[in-house]
Amino acid sequence: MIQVDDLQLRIGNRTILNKLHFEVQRGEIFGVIGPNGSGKSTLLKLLSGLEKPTRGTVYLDGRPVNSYSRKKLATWLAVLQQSSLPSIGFTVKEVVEMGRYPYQNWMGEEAEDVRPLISSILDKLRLEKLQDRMLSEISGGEKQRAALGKVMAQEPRLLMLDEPTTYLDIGTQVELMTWIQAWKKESDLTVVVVLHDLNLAAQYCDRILLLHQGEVVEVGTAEQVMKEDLLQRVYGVKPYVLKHPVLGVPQILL
Ligand SMILES: Nc1ncnc2c1ncn2[C@@H]1O[C@H](COP(=O)(O)OP(=O)(O)OP(=O)(O)O)[C@@H](O)[C@H]1O
Repeated sequence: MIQVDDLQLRIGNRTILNKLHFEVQRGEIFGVIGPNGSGKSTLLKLLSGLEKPTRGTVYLDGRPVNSYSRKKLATWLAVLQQSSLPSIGFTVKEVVEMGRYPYQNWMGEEAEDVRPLISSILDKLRLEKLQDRMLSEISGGEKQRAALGKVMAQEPRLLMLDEPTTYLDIGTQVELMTWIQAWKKESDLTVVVVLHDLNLAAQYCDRILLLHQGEVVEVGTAEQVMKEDLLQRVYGVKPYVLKHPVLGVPQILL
């Protein structure tokens, strides 16, 4: 689904990302982890075509990302960024409906009746009771649910999320990642997700890429990436890596 070939981004005289080679397979949840400033958000911008690399190419479905028109890309690629919602003036339901923009004609009309789709999303994300509330009248966690509803309405084949669990309590973090996992299973969705929480990454990602100072340190399963010496070298703190008692994946204690 995604192929990254010798990617480099320089801004001024600084190299932000360098020598990146990796692939993301169709239908997998691919996590991106790394310390602050390691280049995770910038990588997501390059993968989604928002930024152009200085060298190298990102291929989506076999074609360079920059060869797609923005509108065409929006019918199958959705990006959920932090604070990507309008701050005022819209209800929760209106925000979810905005996900349909790429499919509408210049009059804002669509060939199909999407009302059943919108109500199934509101139902699935427990947003039904909140649907007529303004965004300014709901909590941060509820806003994040509305933002997820918007990208679900877009019905993408590829979803990119930038730290979707920041500011969420542990229950809501697990709920959000579980929805994404279920959605992936139902519709063969491919997901690239930047996460700060290594334990969540190990629990929900099929493979993980560890970035450090703009370069790939390791790409692989949680077992291959979450090793004490590797994490200590990258994060500068000694972690204790234990096995999750139920899932068997590595989990860290500091
Ligand atoms: N437009 C820009 N101009 C110059 N430098 C930039 C620009 N955008 C990002 N950077 C730098 O690139 C590096 C990577 O930034 P990026 O936001 O991708 O890191 P990150 O891993 O997502 O960080 P965090 O975990 O703190 O969100 C940082 O050193 C940042 O200062």
